[in-house]
Amino acid sequence: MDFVVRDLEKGDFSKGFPGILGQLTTVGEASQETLSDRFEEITSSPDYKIMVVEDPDSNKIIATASLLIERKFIRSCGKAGHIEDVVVDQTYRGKHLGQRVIEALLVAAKEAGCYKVILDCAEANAAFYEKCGLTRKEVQMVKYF
Ligand SMILES: CC(=O)SCCNC(=O)CCNC(=O)[C@H](O)C(C)(C)COP(=O)(O)OP(=O)(O)OC[C@H]1O[C@@H](n2cnc3c(N)ncnc32)[C@H](O)[C@@H]1OP(=O)(O)O
Repeated sequence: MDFVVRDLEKGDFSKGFPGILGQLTTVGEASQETLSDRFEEITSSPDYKIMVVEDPDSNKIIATASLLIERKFIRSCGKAGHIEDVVVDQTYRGKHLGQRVIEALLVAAKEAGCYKVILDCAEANAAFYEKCGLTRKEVQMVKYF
């Protein structure tokens, strides 16, 4: 099967993109207008990249991951990439689709001039990210509002 990793398109919202995110966390309610405004906001920024994988047989979105590029003053006004919202449809896991999306985002981060890429994950997913070439560093902390 020839699965293509590509940028998120507006039409992906009717191809199961929100459902895929729902396998990661709570997507919540949002009107079509709100979703559309957020899509424009994200896709018009050079600092966001959301990638998806579409199954060409079913035309369903089966995986996604996001890259946020943080512009810094340190490191000679360098940039750091943050990988977020990584998920593969449960019936497609174990086919290296997650790895392919992460590798595509790593290439994008490097091309954008990032000096590093970081992410937070559960202990259970650490081995997956190690397979993608990342290494453990420091601890994750959070405060929800
Ligand atoms: C920053 C974040 O967003 S963290 C949130 C991560 N997402 C989730 O937890 C959502 C639920 N999980 C998933 O969607 C998927 O299981 C993912 C994204 C973690 C992995 O995607 P998959 O497509 O199944 O992984 P993929 O097939 O690319 O695995 C690549 C390699 O990592 C290994 N691997 C994958 N998951 C795990 C795991 N949890 N533990 C150990 N090894 C793993 C695979 O066996 C494979 O190894 P191989 O090269 O030796 O064959």
